[in-house]
Amino acid sequence: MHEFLLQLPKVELHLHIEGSLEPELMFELAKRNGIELPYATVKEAKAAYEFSDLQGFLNLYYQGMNVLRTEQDFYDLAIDYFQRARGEGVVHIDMHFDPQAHLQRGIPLEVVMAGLLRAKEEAEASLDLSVGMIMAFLRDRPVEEALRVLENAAPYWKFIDAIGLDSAERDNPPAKFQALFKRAKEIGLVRVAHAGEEGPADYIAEALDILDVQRIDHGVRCLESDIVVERLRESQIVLTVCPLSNVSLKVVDDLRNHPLPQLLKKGLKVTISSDDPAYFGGGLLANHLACADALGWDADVFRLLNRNAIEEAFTSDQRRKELMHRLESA
Ligand SMILES: Nc1ncnc2[nH]cnc12
Ligand SMILES: [Zn+2]
Repeated sequence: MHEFLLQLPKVELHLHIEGSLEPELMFELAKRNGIELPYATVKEAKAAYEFSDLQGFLNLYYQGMNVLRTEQDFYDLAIDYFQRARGEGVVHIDMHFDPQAHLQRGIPLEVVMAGLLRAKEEAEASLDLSVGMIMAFLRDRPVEEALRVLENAAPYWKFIDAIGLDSAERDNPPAKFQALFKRAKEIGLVRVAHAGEEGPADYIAEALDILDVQRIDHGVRCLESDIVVERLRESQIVLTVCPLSNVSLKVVDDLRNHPLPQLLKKGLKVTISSDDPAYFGGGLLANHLACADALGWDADVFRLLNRNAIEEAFTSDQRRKELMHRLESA
């Protein structure tokens, strides 16, 4: 199964590029930028990656990205992950990035975009890896700030495939961002949102009704509402489920008890992704291998998950056709 999963062309729709910052690169960038880290060694940093919930993780995630200062840093961050992912048989990545987390630290959007777009161009030109861009907004910050950031990003709208909504879900319902998502729709941007990770199934319905999203990131708590499950089944809205993330953040107690088999059985359009691979124990291949071990899935299940992801990926029709062909002959 390992060999099969390694060579299977894999697609991930849910990856926070700042969450791909491995401790080794964090130390390198800290040194380059003269920044002191709260850890003495890479080993110490890794030992700190034990989380009891989403907020506990977010605290370290925002702290870790403090080493990202220059265009070169953002380029290095992204190309490092792209190269690793390609080595694991990943052929497409839809990448979230968090402008507000950088703006707050005084890093201009131009710096972030220039580095990430340079890495994307290089991946597409020479790595046989296509990359989608999701500009994500932090739901634990005010909607007015998000609206300002979206307007100021006007020169980059043409490079963005969608806007997203992430960060602390509890007590930050989708409805809080109604005006932002309305504006994104006016601009002609596709919309996606994290919902039903730590928040209730109602948040999934709200994201569909009020934010008019075409994708739900996570969505595992949909199983708490038959009505929401039926809506997702009928509409075939894709769920970007992140198995190792869910275990790390205690959304599920053990991968063997993950709701993924139930979601599939109910006929939902499911995909798997790595979310924040540097913090949750590995990238897309590691997620595939862990599911094979814990859930006993065969090749057909993994083909289905990646077929779903290819159908929904932010890429050209030509690339989609090519990836589908490669998947079917794997
Ligand atoms: N799993 C996650 N949930 C919400 N916001 C995030 N930002 C980065 N990873 C996240
Ligand atoms: Zn996420």
